[in-house]
Amino acid sequence: MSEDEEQAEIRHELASAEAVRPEEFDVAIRVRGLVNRFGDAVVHDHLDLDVRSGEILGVVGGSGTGKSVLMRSIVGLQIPQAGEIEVYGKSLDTIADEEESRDLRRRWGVMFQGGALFSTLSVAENIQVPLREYYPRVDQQLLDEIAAYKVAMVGLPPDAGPKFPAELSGGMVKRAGLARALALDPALLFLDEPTAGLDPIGAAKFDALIRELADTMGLTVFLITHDLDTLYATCDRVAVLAEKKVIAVGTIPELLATEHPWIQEYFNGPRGRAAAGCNQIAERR
Ligand SMILES: Nc1ncnc2c1ncn2[C@@H]1O[C@H](COP(=O)(O)OP(=O)(O)OP(=O)(O)O)[C@@H](O)[C@H]1O
Repeated sequence: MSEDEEQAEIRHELASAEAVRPEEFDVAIRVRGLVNRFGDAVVHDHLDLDVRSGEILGVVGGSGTGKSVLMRSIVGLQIPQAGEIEVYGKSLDTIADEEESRDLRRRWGVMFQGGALFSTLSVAENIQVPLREYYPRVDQQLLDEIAAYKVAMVGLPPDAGPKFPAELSGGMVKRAGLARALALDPALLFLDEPTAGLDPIGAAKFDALIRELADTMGLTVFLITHDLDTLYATCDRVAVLAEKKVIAVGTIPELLATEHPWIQEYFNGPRGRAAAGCNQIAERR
């Protein structure tokens, strides 16, 4: 095969990866009976959760309730003691074939807390890491094209590509982390506290970016946050972790109608009321 033919084949493979149709699945992520323990400390005790295709699901809960552990379990970075996790009908546990496992993993992108960029690589090189891993034969020109496209997609200026993380503002680091999570054109996006550490204006812009990308790309988003403004601005539904389980899932009005004390305190406490008030003002504009 000539080099041109090989690159054409790789381009075709990349294009096919974009052909994932989340709408074929009503439920993108299905978790049943999840148990996670560290020594004697039980984090999840038979936790159930469905993430619907195409929704932005906010995941909230007090500190240490196991939001990150849940995310890590879903993407295969944490091996649970018990339970089933299916993503688009497949379970990493039961996939025997390495190729099939790679195919499933390619369907999601993860933005860890703090962006988790490689400090010795430029923004463009960071974005290219997952591309190199999944498509080792892709030539540099195509890698550069894709990185430039992702940089633009998350609203970074073109000159951000060659910069190193230390040269970027906090908001730009978040956007670069998001660009890397989007490198493989995932159907599913995992975001762990994406607005933590941003000023309110930067956080609001980032919320708007997530909502816009999710709408235009038809993404399903699993979004861990403590930020009430983010919940109001971006999430279709919210899952509440407490008592080692998901104690409620629903829209914010549905959650407000439940009587659980933590949910009432969270949404009806001073910060919750302030976020709800700001949201109503924004909607009237
Ligand atoms: N690798 C690990 N080893 C031991 N304990 C762990 C490990 N990872 C997580 N834990 C514990 O599991 C619990 C849940 O942690 P997790 O990070 O999921 O909480 P969280 O809800 O995301 O918290 P926060 O909102 O503070 O980020 C915590 O008590 C944490 O200390």
